[in-house]
Amino acid sequence: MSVLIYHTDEELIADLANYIFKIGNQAIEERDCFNFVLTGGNSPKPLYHALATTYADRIDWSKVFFFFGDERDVEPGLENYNGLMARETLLDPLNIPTEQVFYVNTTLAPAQAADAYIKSIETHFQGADINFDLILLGMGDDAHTASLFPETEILKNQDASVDSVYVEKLAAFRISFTAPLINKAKNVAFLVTGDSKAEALRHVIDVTDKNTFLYPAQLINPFDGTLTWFLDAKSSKLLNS
Ligand SMILES: O=C1O[C@H](COP(=O)(O)O)[C@@H](O)[C@H](O)[C@H]1O
Repeated sequence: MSVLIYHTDEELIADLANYIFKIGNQAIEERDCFNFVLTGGNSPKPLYHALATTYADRIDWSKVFFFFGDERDVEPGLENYNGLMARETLLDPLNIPTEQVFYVNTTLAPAQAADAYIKSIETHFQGADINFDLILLGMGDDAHTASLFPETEILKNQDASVDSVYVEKLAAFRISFTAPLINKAKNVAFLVTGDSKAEALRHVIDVTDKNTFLYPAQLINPFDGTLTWFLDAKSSKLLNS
C-alpha cells in the first residue's frame, strides 16, 4: 500500500493524472483497451475536469471503457446520479461515445439494476475473469467507499459482483460493486480530500484493530493488485506517518 500526501490540489491532480495515464497506456499497449472504473461524489470533479482539459491528449480515449463503482438510485438525468456528474465533467467534454460508457440503469428496480450491471460487465469481459485495470474510489466521512456504507448488508456479500443496498440513514437504495469485486482489480486508488474525512481516514489507514462493519473502506485490499491513497494535507492531518 502506498500513501501519497500532497500540499496543493494542483500537485495531487497532476500526480493522479500521471498515475491514471501510466496504467491506462500500459493496458492499451498490452490489450488495446483500458477498463477504468470511476468514482462518484464531489471529490473527483476537479480531477475529471483536468483529465478532460489540461491532460486530454495523454491517452487514446477511444480505447478507454468507463464503469461506475457505485450509483445512487435516482433517475439518470437527476443531479445526484453519479453518471451525470461524470458525463458533465469528463465524458461529454471528451466526446466519449456512449458505447464506451457502462452506466447503471436506474430505471430498473435496485436489485434488477445491480443484476443487469454485473451482466453487462461480464459481457464486456467476454467470460474472462473480471479484473479492472483501475478502480478509482472516494471515501465518505463515515468511511464508506463506493456504496459500501457502515452497518449495511452488502458488507457481508462475499461474491465478486454488483449488489443493491438499502442505506437506512439516507433512506435510499444504492447500487454498488461489492468489496470482493473491487479487490480483484489490478490497481485501486483512493482520492480523499478535506478535513471532514480525517478521522475516518485515521481509522482506515492507521488503526490496526480493524472493524470493517463500522469502517467499510478497511475492506479494500486488492488480492493481487496495488492500492494507492492520494490524499491532501487536510484529510491526512490525523495520520501518524
Ligand atoms: O456517495 C458517494 O460518496 C463517496 C464519497 O463522495 P464525496 O462527495 O465525499 O467525494 C463516493 O466515493 C461515492 O462514489 C458516492 O456515491
